[in-house]
Amino acid sequence: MKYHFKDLGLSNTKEMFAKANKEGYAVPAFNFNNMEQLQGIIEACVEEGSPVILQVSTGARKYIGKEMLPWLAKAATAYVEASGSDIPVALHLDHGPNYAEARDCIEYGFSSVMYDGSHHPYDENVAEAKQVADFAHEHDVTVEAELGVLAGIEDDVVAAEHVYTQPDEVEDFVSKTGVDSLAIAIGTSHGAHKFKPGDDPKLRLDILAEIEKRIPGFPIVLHGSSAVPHQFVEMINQYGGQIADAIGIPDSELRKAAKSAVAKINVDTDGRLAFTAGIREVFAKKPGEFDPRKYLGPAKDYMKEYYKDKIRNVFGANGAYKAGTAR
Ligand SMILES: O=C(CO)COP(=O)(O)O
Ligand SMILES: O=C[C@H](O)COP(=O)(O)O
Ligand SMILES: [Zn+2]
Ligand SMILES: [Zn+2]
Repeated sequence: MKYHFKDLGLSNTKEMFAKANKEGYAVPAFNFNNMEQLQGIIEACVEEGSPVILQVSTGARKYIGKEMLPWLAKAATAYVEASGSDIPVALHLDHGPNYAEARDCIEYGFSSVMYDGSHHPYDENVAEAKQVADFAHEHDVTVEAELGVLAGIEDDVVAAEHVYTQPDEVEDFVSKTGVDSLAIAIGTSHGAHKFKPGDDPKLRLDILAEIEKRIPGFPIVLHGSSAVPHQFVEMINQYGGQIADAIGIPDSELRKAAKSAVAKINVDTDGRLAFTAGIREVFAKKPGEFDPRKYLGPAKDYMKEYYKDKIRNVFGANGAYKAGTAR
């Protein structure tokens, strides 16, 4: 063990999820790749008093660098402490591809890991998820696994159609693996193109209800839950970008899910859109600007304000802990 997550001021997701399910909100899990996105996320959650899961894909971990990442997480928890807030912060591996990557993350200070074996045959998914959970639990790290395949692009896996989670499998899966939370497929998908124009953008909340009946109170995770806000897509296109037919999950669908056993909702695309819109706006309006603070700062602020709104109006996680500020 190079770092243990507790030495970085981080928390695992156990108490976060128990409180979220008891009180009927969902914990936001926001992906990040750089310092400004991390600032946007942590400032939003501190100001709202919301717990937060800082989520890093394998690609993001490579981009940041595995040696630098634990200290970015430590920077975030130091910020929380200085702000007077007491929100718990988790550092979570998103879509971990195998045991080796999950283990390496745990040894480098992650407090939570996802093993995503959803595209493997059921028995292989069970076996590797259990291997990850056994190692993780020795170090008090929590584990998320997945059943069902999200449509769209999932890392290198491309599922053309939704393969919804089968409620009949979930009880067997969680008892055999010992994982702490379960990601399910009920119609969400990754990226900015979740539905085609003309589709009815609905989630299969009936499948969610069936799953809840089989594993009452067990923390459920929704991936691919960005709303793909029009205002940012329009800004991007107005200022020289080209994103066509971008459609996300309506807030109303997510709000229903957040009130149920869904304890964690993943958002990456919305933050990317807000951030990109902010940069493009500055570049278009002030073509002479070349100070990174002058375009990354506004980008961060768009992301932060959007996430604050989402925490209040969709996740319902505001006020779960003490709010603070340190800027
Ligand atoms: O599920 C996600 C990360 O694991 C992110 O989903 P979005 O692409 O909808 O933001
Ligand atoms: O689910 C995937 C996340 O949105 C991260 O995507 P990424 O692999 O491009 O970093
Ligand atoms: Zn998956
Ligand atoms: Zn995902």
